[in-house]
Amino acid sequence: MTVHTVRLPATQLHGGTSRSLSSSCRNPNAIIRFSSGSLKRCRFISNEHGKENSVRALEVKKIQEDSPLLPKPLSSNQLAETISNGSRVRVAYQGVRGAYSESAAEKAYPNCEAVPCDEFDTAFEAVERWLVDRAVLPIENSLGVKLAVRHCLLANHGVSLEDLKRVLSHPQALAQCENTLTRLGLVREAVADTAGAAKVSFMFFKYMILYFISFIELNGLNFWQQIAFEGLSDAAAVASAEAATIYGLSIVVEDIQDDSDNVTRFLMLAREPIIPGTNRLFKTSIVFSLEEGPGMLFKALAVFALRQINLTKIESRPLRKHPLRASGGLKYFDYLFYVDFEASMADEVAQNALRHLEEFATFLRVLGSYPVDTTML
Ligand SMILES: O=C(O)C(=O)C[C@]1(C(=O)O)C=C[C@@H](O)C=C1
Repeated sequence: MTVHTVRLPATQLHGGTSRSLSSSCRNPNAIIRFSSGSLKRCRFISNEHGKENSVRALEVKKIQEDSPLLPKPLSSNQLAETISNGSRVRVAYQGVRGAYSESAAEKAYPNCEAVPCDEFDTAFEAVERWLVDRAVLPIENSLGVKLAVRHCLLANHGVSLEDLKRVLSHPQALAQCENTLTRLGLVREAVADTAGAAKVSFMFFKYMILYFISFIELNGLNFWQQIAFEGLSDAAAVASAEAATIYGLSIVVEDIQDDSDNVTRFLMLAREPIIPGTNRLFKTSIVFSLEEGPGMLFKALAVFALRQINLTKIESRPLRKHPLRASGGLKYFDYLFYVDFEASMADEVAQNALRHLEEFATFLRVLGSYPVDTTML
């Protein structure tokens, strides 16, 4: 296995990664695979103070910038445990070990190697760049794998329900436990994923001093600053029982989801698109995000309305990369939007609409075009 040295900004380095000055790799745009197996994007070569840091990574895949083409479609694919050469399927998911997305990957591909990614689009790109074979994507959709989601309230050992004031989790998980958390009077704080919330609680106690030092040294990790200075003996995480085991937390309350049949659906995305034709009725699924601001969603949907393209679904989910933002004292979410429309990617009108959307979308992926089952119409 080739080991490369990659230079990262200080803000992308977390505890456990070795740092040293290096000039051996000057690739500013890559997805890197760490010895832990996780994937992270590398986009810069120096931090805001001009200092350079390096990490040793197992694999580096260059990201092509400024491609004039529309994002390549990924397709929601047949489930299969092995790929054509018989090796284990590698499935990327956004989050850290213990996230529900990891369980969904393992449910869909029982023998798979689940690969954690720090961001959503890293998981998408990992498929496109052959680092992995599939990616899982949580979505409310009639396609894909269903996972029963049973949330627990997790805290450090010795912390009781009465000590709790705050609760951390993925916004979707917080919403799914709305009634219970309101009854308990806990202040919600959104983080990137449920297991990430659990990991933070665990790490605070085990590595508080290490993170305090990292914060002083790196001077850019507001996240750790918050955790380290506020303390977590009054905070819990909403996450799975598996996350409690992985991060050594105790389960304060089990099954706190409001709906006892709480189910999340996941799409499994593969590289090979279904090649759409124009001779049948097709539907296309896309996911995108937008800059915040009045009228942005209206503008996005207008690219379809202007071309008489019918939308059959629109769903929004909080974007995990920056789940909470303070503005004028208000906190609000950025969103990922999922849209299904009635046209195929082979239709010029659909290509034009997406080219138009690409002009102002901050992220856009075509999930695939599917023949519409006309017997259902
Ligand atoms: O945060 C996680 O653990 C995830 O896998 C994400 C996610 C989601 O985005 O819906 C998956 C299942 C639950 O609904 C809550 C969170």
